[in-house]
Amino acid sequence: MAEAAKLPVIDLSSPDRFATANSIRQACVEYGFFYLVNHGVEEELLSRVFEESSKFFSLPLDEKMKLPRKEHRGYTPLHAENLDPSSGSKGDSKEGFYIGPLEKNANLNQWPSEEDLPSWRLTLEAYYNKVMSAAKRLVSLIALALNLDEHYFEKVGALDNPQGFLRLLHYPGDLGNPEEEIFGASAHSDYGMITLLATDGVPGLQVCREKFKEPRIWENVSHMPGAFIVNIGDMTERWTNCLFRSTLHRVMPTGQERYSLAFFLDPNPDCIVQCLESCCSESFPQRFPPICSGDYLQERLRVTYGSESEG
Ligand SMILES: O=C(O)CCC(=O)C(=O)O
Ligand SMILES: [Fe+2]
Repeated sequence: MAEAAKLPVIDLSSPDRFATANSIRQACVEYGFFYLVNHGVEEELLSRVFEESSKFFSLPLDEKMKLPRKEHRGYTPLHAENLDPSSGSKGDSKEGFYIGPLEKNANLNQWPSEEDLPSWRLTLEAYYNKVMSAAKRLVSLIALALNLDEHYFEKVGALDNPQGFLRLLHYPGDLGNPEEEIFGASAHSDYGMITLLATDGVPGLQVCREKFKEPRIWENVSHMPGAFIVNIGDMTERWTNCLFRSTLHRVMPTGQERYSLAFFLDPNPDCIVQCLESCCSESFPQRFPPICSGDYLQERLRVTYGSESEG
């Protein structure tokens, strides 16, 4: 039986920003995961989003398949991806729906028909905007936590055109049969800057703090009502030269149906992610070459979703 992870709790609205930044630093160095409270997204809105999500996933498969993932927006059916190709499983037992940036001009999002789901788009757009603004507030505290100016990431242009992707997830919870290993989401780390996750109270999420140690030790992440579970992604791990960890995590099936909402914040596609000065020294040299954020993400998505060229 996995133990419970004791993740730190960060208060986004605390007036003591330096103390909060310090706690964030400690949380990111030790766990790469923490709870975020007082983030400004009301529980009432969160529960409406979960309701809309459940309505969408209850539509017949052929309705959902009318909105297949294109330009990284839309529906991904069960077993469409395998986050850990080394696991040899037939693909993760989850279905999802991606919503990308709500740009006025180039909005590539796909929406279910208003006839089927009349309040869907408005509810999801409201949630997207609120979670994006919480994520941006958190990024400025992360800058402080790295001994940088709190506007550092804005100043280097990372947030001029941030790539926020909201993903609704539905896990049927099936346990498979004894011969086949099945995961809700197999072991992975997230690709981008940070992820803000809302869960519905059904267990399943686990983290592994030491990704290079065998055997892997998994700890359960409990649901905290109203809080986001935040984790550092690989791009921040690169930016910080591994000072902040992008922690391995997975979702185990429990036999219970489960819903979650993951918001992935990635920088501007043309932002160059390069080791921060505050994170390297002569005795701790830069570990990764600079990369262009958009190219890096495209490549990670290509590996996850197979050889299709669009991300
Ligand atoms: O559903 C969850 O709790 C986690 C989802 C996740 O890790 C992901 O989509 O990257
Ligand atoms: Fe993840």
